[in-house]
Amino acid sequence: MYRAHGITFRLGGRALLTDAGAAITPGRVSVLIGPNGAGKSTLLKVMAGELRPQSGHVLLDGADISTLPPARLAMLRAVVPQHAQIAFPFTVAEVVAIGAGSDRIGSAPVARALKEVELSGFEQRPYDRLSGGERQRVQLARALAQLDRGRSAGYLLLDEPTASLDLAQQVLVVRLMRRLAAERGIGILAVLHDLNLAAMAADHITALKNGHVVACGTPKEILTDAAIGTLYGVPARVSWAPETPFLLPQSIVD
Ligand SMILES: Nc1ncnc2c1ncn2[C@@H]1O[C@H](COP(=O)(O)OP(=O)(O)OP(=O)(O)O)[C@@H](O)[C@H]1O
Repeated sequence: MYRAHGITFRLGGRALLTDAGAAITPGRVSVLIGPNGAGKSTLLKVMAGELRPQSGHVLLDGADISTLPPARLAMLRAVVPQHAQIAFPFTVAEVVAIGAGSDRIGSAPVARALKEVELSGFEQRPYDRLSGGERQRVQLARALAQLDRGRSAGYLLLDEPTASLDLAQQVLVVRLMRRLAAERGIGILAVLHDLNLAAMAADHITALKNGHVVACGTPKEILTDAAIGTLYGVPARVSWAPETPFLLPQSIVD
């Protein structure tokens, strides 16, 4: 279990998070939703241990993450940031090897991670010539190779993993998240803007607004007309399609 609670994070006299929190369970997908500027990325960075809150705690399998040595933390949780920049003309294998340990380009963890994200055979392709969807999956592979160094399944923290992907690639990434949770037992926390994708991906949703957690629960508990209206200020009518976890496309109405 990976939990943040009572998190207050201030920057320049402004509270970006107030008494906020989120939880990730092994084998389950948790999703953070909320309007732009709500504090989703900030909460994800606090959970990752990249930002230290002024109050509150982040506990990873019982240990306060502020007490974990960086190398140990890296084996327990891996982060895919919103804009993962690769400054050098690396191949796919070299990018994934950053996660596995830099001298392990041809290693089994690199091959395993690329297989997980269905990119076997892409090892020698230049990263900067991949499509957005392929890059996103390479970043996921890098994170998986990093977790492969630890003994437990570990946790993945993903900041908008479907941003600027087309519908097919969005669905592919969400299915991949679900499979990694179900088959590998990885606990996943993802920031998602698209509520259809959130409904499809999530076992559990935390809704943030103005740095506060305003709701948490299952997709059906959280993605209601009233809650979407309160969260985004947009009148909404939610219809659940009977055989899929998708909301119907006409869910947001004037
Ligand atoms: N380094 C920073 N300096 C000043 N303000 C910041 C900084 N980082 C974030 N903020 C502010 O904190 C608030 C929360 O930002 P955050 O990126 O966590 O929101 P978000 O919910 O992830 O937004 P989005 O959906 O637009 O990515 C925003 O108002 C943002 O402008």
